[in-house]
Amino acid sequence: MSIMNTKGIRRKKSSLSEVKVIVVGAPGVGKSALSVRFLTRRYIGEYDHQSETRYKHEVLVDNEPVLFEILDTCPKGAADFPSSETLHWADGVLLVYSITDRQSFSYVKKIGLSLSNCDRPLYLVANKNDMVHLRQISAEEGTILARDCDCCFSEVAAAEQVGPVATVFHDLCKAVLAARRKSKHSLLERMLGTRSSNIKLYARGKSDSALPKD
Ligand SMILES: Nc1nc2c(ncn2[C@@H]2O[C@H](COP(=O)(O)OP(=O)(O)OP(=O)(O)O)[C@@H](O)[C@H]2O)c(=O)[nH]1
Repeated sequence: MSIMNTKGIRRKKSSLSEVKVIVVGAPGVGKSALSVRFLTRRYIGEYDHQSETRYKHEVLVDNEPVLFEILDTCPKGAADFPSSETLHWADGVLLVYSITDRQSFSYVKKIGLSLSNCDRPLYLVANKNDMVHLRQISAEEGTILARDCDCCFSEVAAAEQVGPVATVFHDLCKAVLAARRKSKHSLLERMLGTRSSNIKLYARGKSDSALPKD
């Protein structure tokens, strides 16, 4: 499915930021429910897809148009993790577990900790927050894992919420754009640093040559 929502958004093509997000989690945690909730505001209970799905969607984030590319992964089992190539494709990683499924928490823990030192923003989401009577993972455990992975954390229910689900995607997008600005800035600083040392060298040479020759 590819959804393009350009209605009402006026922009120059060059001003459009593209943000690639991968949605990762054990089978059945609600990755598709969250993605489709964000893309369409609707909740569809059952998704019958046997392979990963890509979506494209244009939205305003802080009044800036952003083209989201979302990769909804589809693991075959609890030991089927996305390849590092697939993870590297993304600018930001949404790690999803279900509060009713301890195994799904271990799944994202493994991926989250392995990615915590990379420069790619992560966001940890605990889904199925409407099923508190079946809760296996406390909110505190989620908070601790998010701290260990150096990322944001939210508990949501794709089945019941629209705004909080959109906020998760928007916040991850903002983190990606901030990381991009930071890396551009440090690149510029490195370039300017090199250039300013060149300027110093040039100035010395110039004043040397201005000295009267013997
Ligand atoms: N109660 C409840 N059920 C949910 C919620 N989100 C998803 N589900 C249900 O959980 C089941 C799995 O949802 P999916 O969105 O297909 O999960 P998935 O992670 O994409 O699954 P795979 O593609 O098989 O990996 C479906 O029956 C959904 O209706 C939620 O917030 N609350």
